[in-house]
Amino acid sequence: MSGTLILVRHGQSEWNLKNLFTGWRDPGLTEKGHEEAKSAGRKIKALGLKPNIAFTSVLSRANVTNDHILAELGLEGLQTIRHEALNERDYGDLSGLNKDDARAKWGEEQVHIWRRSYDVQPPGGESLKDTGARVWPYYLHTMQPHVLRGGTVLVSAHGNSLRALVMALDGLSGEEVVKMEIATGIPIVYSLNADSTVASKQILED
Ligand SMILES: O=C(O)[C@@H](CO)OP(=O)(O)O
Repeated sequence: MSGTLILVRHGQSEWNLKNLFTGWRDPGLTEKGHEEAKSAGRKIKALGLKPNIAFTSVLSRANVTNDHILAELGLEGLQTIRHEALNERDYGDLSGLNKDDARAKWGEEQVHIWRRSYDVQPPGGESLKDTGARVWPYYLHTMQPHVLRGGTVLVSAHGNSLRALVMALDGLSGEEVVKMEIATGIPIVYSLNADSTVASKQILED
């Protein structure tokens, strides 16, 4: 067994609450979102985990979530690397639109395909496959080496950038990933084997 990888989707954002496609847009967290992020930190602490390094996207909802988690752990000064490879999937022309309005315009099924399918791109945006093509190499080159050295790595990111990462870690197919959702502020804790395969996975639900 080597190290630990902790994945956390940011707490509820203003645009999650307003039901808007967000992607690379940069809304802040709601009150509930701040609480979810703090609660994620307390759950990580309760498990006795102590990250050695943190990674996050360049979007504020993930940055603030990382800050709350580190504060709960008493690790405010921990080295944090911010990179756009971890940003949310780019929703292209859908960004800023209301999800119900989009369903009324294009139909329930088409909107579900844009939101959850593996390789269908929304107009002007990225498919989950495109997102994985930036997230997975970034994971392999910058995060996984810390885990394989026995470290504990905290990653605060987004619904779809984390779906792409979990898809690869869990070996899910393009059909299986359609059903997979990642909840805001609920840590997912992986232990990796020395050969980089997954030894265990724990979802820290309430
Ligand atoms: O709007 C977004 O960027 C994402 C995450 O909030 O939404 P969806 O659930 O459609 O992937």
